[in-house]
Amino acid sequence: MPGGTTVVSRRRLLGTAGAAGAGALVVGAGAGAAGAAAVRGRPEPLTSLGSASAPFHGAHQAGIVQPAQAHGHLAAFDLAPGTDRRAAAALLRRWSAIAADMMAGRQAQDDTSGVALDAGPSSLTVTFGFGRSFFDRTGLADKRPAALEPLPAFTGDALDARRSEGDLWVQIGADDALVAFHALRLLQKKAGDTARLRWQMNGFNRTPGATAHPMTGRNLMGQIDGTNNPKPSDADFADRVFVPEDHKGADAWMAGGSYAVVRRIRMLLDTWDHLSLERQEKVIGRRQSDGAPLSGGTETTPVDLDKVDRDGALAIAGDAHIRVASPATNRGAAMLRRAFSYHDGFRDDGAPDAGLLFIAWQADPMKGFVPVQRKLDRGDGLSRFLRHEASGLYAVPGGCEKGEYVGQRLLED
Ligand SMILES: C=CC1=C(C)c2cc3[nH]c(cc4nc(cc5[nH]c(cc1n2)c(C)c5CCC(=O)O)C(CCC(=O)O)=C4C)c(C)c3C=C
Ligand SMILES: [Fe+2]
Repeated sequence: MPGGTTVVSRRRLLGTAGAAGAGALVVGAGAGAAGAAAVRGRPEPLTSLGSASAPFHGAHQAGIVQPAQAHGHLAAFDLAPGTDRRAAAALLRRWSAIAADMMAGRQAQDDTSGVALDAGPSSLTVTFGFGRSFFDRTGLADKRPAALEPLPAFTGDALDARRSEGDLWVQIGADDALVAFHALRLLQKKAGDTARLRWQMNGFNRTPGATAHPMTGRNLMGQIDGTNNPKPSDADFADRVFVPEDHKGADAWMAGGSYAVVRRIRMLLDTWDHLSLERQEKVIGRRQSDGAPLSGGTETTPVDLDKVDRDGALAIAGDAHIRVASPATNRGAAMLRRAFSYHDGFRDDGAPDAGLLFIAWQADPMKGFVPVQRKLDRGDGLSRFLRHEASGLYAVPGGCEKGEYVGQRLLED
């Protein structure tokens, strides 16, 4: 977690916070430094947001607590028929080495392509997970976590099986598009004959530095999204997001890990756009302009679900998204949402094929995504503007130390 904090503060300092003032500072300082460097005939050091990095090694994998980056790639791979545990272990070792190098801003071994040359690590994170089917394929069914039970069917689902699940899952995020693409390409190349790409999705967020001061990001409906996420500073953050370090049993290898629920949620933007701003805000329960709850205050003011207006109506409607999704109405069920928006062109009817690559992180999907989505499925005013088109549930093991690879405790113990 300390690594995550470093990235946030560095990124805010370098990329977002006080962009105008900081920019002036960099130009001023840079002009002098560049001049001096030019005189000495050596290149200027990297001082842009490209130099921000997240640690590959540690108790947890990177890509969970770090802020979601500007560019994201999600990919699932299926093991080739006959692939055994040793071959899977070799793959995870190769993949971990690439991730460790690139996240530190180094060129990966044997990489001569030059695609990511000149850029720094750009906050790259690479996160690996195992799907339910991985365990049967590799003879490890006895180590499969109970938490990987298939998600229940929801009435609003319109899932495409070919873009769902998969033996292995990779999440890539970076603030530079070339760095993110290159990580994906190297991992796909190094999968070799061991694993074949099953599906792949591309996403994005606002670029750090685009706003004058640090702000919660917006989604493609225009809402500030992510406000009421659990915060690393919350006393119960680790309990909600990570499997306890002292976790015992057949899936003890998941200690320090987390479960990722991935949903490709298409937004029916043309229908949504027909609503007045007032109606849109009622559907969510927050103001569009600044994300303040309709019960009053600013973005960060605690939501008052009991508040009634002068006419006796609930300030936050009975079917408002934030009411139905709130831990307060779900017996405390909570998850860390870390999403990317996506846009895959336009459909035959002219509507954008766009929405949210929703990723929810939790210590146990039965105490996070599942109960909340059950409730949303029944009574969320937002759900008629959404289509869940793909789904995956992955066991994301804890991080590894130097000399180890992600998943080693599962694959070698
Ligand atoms: C099953 C969980 C959830 C799904 C699926 C989901 C989809 C979804 N949400 C938005 C937009 C917003 N969601 C907001 C809050 C919010 N959403 C969930 C859960 C799911 N959302 C939770 C637990 C919460 C927090 C509730 C609370 O405690 O107040 C918000 C408000 C801002 C915020 O707190 O993040 C917005 C906006 C979209 C567009 C979407 C599917 C595409
Ligand atoms: Fe939501």
